[in-house]
Amino acid sequence: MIPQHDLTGLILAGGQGRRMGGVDKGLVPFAGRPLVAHVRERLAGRVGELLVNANRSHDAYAAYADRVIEDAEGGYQGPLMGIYSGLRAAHTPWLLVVPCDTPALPADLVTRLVAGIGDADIAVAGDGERLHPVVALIRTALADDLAAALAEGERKIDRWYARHAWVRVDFAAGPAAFANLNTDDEKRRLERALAEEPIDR
Ligand SMILES: Nc1nc2c(ncn2[C@@H]2O[C@H](COP(=O)(O)OP(=O)(O)OP(=O)(O)O)[C@@H](O)[C@H]2O)c(=O)[nH]1
Repeated sequence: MIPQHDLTGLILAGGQGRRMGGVDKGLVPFAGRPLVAHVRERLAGRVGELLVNANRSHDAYAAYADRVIEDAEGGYQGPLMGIYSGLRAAHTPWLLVVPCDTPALPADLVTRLVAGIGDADIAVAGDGERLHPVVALIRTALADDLAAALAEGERKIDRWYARHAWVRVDFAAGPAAFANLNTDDEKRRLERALAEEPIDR
């Protein structure tokens, strides 16, 4: 079992938020609080250190993190670059990655990923149907391997996972728990749905 002090949490908030008009998605208010605050709640107290990966608004994100880290290489190269930056920045053997735009993540997220990793190097969350590559527990010793993959031009998260011993961990909470918000419309719809049926904190 991976103890809490061997685990670093990483909230990916380094995107451009183009489908929301270029806003910093993690700071967009959702049900009265920034999206990043909801996601943070799933990790706080369950990891040794909590990192937010952001490429702007560092001061605002600092309120939600022990440390804010930038992408190791600029130019908005995608979430795999954010994951790499987290693997490099972490001082622990394990990194647990989540995106900033999934406010309804399962309450047992950390526990179940840790319980499900077994002898693998990567555990990826599934909702019973789809896999969610941006929700994963990853061994930080893979940082050099990911550096090499990025240098070769790899940018697809699941293709990089497939090179390693990885397992899928399905969550009973189902697809709604992994709903990620890309547009204002999606945000409003999920706010309404959660107001009618609150999630278990
Ligand atoms: N570090 C880092 N994270 C990224 C990058 N692009 C996307 N992400 C993160 O990956 C996750 C999923 O990305 P998207 O849903 O496409 O978010 P986005 O890029 O902000 O939004 P769009 O511009 O509308 O695609 C989010 O948590 C983003 O913050 C990037 O270039 N660097």
